[in-house]
Amino acid sequence: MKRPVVLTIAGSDPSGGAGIQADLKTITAFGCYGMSVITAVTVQNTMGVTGVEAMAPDLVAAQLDAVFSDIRPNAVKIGMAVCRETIEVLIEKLTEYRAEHIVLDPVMISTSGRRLLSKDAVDTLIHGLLPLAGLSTPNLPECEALTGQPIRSREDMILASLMLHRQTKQPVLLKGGHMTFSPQDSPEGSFREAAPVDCSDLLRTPDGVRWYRTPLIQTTNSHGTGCTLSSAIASCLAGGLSLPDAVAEAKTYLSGALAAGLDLGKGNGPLDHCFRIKPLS
Ligand SMILES: Nc1ncnc2c1ncn2[C@@H]1O[C@H](COP(=O)(O)OP(=O)(O)O)[C@@H](O)[C@H]1O
Ligand SMILES: Cc1ncc(COP(=O)(O)O)c(N)n1
Repeated sequence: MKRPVVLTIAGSDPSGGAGIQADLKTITAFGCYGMSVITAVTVQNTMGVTGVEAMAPDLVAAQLDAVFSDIRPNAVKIGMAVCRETIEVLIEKLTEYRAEHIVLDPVMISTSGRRLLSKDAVDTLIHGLLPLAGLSTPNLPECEALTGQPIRSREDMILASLMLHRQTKQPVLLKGGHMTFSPQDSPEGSFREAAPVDCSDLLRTPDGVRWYRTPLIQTTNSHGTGCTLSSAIASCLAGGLSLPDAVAEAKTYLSGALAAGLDLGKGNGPLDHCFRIKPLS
């Protein structure tokens, strides 16, 4: 029997809401076989990140060798890449093994404000790793950091995604979860200050742009949404879906996991990755 295989390359979150733990739960929820290469161990919970220790780049390389020399993944998700040296290892190994369907979530700063990628790594990320990925999934602040283009409207999202697409020559999914402007504006995207009523993400491919709109779910439990979305897309690509369909399926899953209303921890709690799995009675 065959099962799509997905590899996540990311940091560990001991509270299980983001990073490797969120990725493996998501990959499993999509019926894929999950594998993980750990880039860093973080100390965090729903209230924030208090520590980060990067794995030695050689250890990351050895984990990649172990995986690729044995079980070839059908898709790869990359999350927290930590530092320049680790990114260089990822570029070398993913090129050597001709990894397919790479989805890169360019994690830079946690929602709680802790830096998860060193400043001097951004150039190597832009020029070395992003061009290798078949899709990058920046949030608005990450796309601003990668392009230098401020994003204050839907029009800015269209422009910034074009800039990033030109830089990387690869598709971009610009996530609108941090939107403070209304996505209900005219198709041209004129700026209107109002509370957002939906979460609009923008997919840019060489064929043009496509908006993915889902209702905004009123919750403070959104820890790990970006990790979950990118792993869900990688799982759908591993299963053979086209990129636009993979994004649509992943958004549906994410909305379900947010809406399920899991309420854990004292801070920004995790999603319910298991909402489609039948619980024990
Ligand atoms: N409250 C919410 N309701 C519905 N979807 C959301 C909500 N918050 C985030 N999302 C979705 O979660 C995904 C991750 O978004 P975002 O928060 O922008 O990224 P990150 O987690 O990387 O900061 C996007 O698809 C976004 O539209
Ligand atoms: C290991 C790891 N990877 C990624 C994130 C980002 O997730 P969030 O934006 O929800 O803080 C995180 N907090 N920890």
